[in-house]
Amino acid sequence: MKTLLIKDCMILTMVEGEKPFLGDIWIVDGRIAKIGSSIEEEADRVILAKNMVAMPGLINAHNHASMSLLRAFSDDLKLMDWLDKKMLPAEARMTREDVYWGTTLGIAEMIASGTTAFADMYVHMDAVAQAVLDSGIRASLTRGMVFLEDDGGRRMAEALDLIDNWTGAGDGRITTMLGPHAPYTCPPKPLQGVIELACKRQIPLHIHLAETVEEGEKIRAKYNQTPTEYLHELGMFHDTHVLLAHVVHLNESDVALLRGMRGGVAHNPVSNLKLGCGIAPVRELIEAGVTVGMGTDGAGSATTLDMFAEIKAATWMQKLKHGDPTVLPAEAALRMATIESAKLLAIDHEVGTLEAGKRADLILIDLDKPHLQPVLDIPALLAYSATGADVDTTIVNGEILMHQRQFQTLHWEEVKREATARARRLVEGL
Ligand SMILES: CSC[C@H]1O[C@@H](n2cnc3c(O)ncnc32)[C@H](O)[C@@H]1O
Ligand SMILES: [Zn+2]
Repeated sequence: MKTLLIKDCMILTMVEGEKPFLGDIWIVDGRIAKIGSSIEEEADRVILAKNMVAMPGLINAHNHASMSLLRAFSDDLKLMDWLDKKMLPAEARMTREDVYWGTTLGIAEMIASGTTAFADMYVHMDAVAQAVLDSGIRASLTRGMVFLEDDGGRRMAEALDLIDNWTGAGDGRITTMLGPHAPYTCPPKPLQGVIELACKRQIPLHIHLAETVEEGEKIRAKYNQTPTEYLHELGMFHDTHVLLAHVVHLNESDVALLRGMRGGVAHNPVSNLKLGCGIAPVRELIEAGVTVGMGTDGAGSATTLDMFAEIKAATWMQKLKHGDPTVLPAEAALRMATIESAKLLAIDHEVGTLEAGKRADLILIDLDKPHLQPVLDIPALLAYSATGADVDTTIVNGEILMHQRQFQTLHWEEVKREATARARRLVEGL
């Protein structure tokens, strides 16, 4: 039996209706065994967490972690130019080892800023899975599939290999999905094949949707439909869990098509702002009963994987859009980054709130700083003042991945050296 006791912290469980309280958390074999005030239990290790808040780890519901190698390589471009002229040529040079070290760099940033799980869509996914395994983080992995050049048979085979070989690995830390990339890269025939397979085997789907005006124009010109209508007509929302990334451009009837869907939407506010895509209809989706979580997208576009930046951007953008500061209050934004994102990854029975019986995926945030005092309202401090740099400790499955801001499972100097050399080679001459 392996035990860890966290003592004397303010606990924000993120269970609806529960207020923060001063207490302790006892972790046994990776799960929260007890949570409450004055727990007197023996433990292999004790963390004294005075002046800290314990909250569920943040869950990044849409990422391409390996794109951390392409951070600050191509900024201030329109999405299609950014993708076609910069990202795809650099990605064409990426080896399996590049993806391993790029993903590890992304994971290092996530651990350092309080993210304990992420959903990833990329290539060389066995390298991504290995990086997840080695670092101790949790992830839902998807082989991204573009079907423009051929029938996509090789990509589909890789997607199924990922699912067959890695689902459940790392004591359940790795889960998998099928990832057709986007409506504009997936024609009806192969996309329908993926959807039918997903429904038959009950494999969740992960796809980009309605990110730009240009995407809407492309799909309108080809199929005389909105991107959402296109996916709906192919049966995507009938019988399986779907993680939709971005979902910026929806009309009222598109929102109605998503009502009752399994899964939901990963909102990516910083990427949407930076690429000038628009402001997603978060309030309308939530009012329609759609689950809305939060993600960063890759650092190639968002430039940072700090979920605290996403939390701020999400709430500010909705307040601005509706001209109303009461829209998306602090606690609702924190919920999007924790339990709502956990629902999108289909792991909310295990993580996303701090409750006895759940996996111990949690973070400690150090409040002993000028920008986090006085401590009057913890959710407001976390949503509006905190940054990823305020995270002191990151724990996944009861394992400490960062403590007092020191990585426990990664060798930072090695990660930095490998990532720098590989990034320079990837972008040379582009
Ligand atoms: C085939 S693997 C995933 C693929 O997606 C690309 N990508 C990264 N960010 C975005 C985005 O915001 N919209 C569309 N596609 C994106 C990434 O470069 C990979 O090629
Ligand atoms: Zn993306």
